[in-house]
Amino acid sequence: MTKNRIGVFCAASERIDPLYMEKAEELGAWIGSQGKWLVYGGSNLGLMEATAKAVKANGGQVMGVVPTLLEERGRVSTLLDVIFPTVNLSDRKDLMLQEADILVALPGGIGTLDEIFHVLAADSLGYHDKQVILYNVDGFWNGLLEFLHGLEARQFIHHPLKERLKVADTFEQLVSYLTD
Ligand SMILES: Nc1ncnc2c1ncn2[C@@H]1O[C@H](COP(=O)(O)O)[C@@H](O)[C@H]1O
Repeated sequence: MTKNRIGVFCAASERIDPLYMEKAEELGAWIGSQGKWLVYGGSNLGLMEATAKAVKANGGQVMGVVPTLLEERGRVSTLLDVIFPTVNLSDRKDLMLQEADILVALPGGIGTLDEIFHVLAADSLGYHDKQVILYNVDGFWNGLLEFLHGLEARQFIHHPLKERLKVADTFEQLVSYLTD
């Protein structure tokens, strides 16, 4: 399967460790250099803007999936090649999933967690078969992974987690998931 449209979930916060910005930029630069599309939240904040800037600077294109509320608040990036307006957060998640070939979660907060679980829950019911990759920068997702593996061990998860939820501990590993 071709993976030309890379969906990225990531933090809106600007107050995070610069390491996360660097890793977002590295991913964005790779997406751009491969001539791929970034499909993301389309905001001018945090890791979202850092990723989009690097994509554009390296020859890629960006599609922002933006709820009208965020548009009204002036939170839309000026970098977007395509803007996909949505009514609310729910249809935004559906559209991001629909438009992306594969999904990557960079470090993030509640919004990012919501997006990850949307993809996993829809997959567990058979709505799609797209992978989500946790980019485990500096062990960022270890706590979540421990919790999920505990759920799996106690039979709360229906399908083997490792089939759909991939974990990339390094940039090289992430790129291999995006290219394999
Ligand atoms: N202000 C926002 N603008 C655009 N997209 C947003 C915004 N806040 C959340 N999102 C979506 O959720 C994640 C980021 O949320 P965090 O709580 O910071 O993790 C991002 O992937 C957006 O799609």
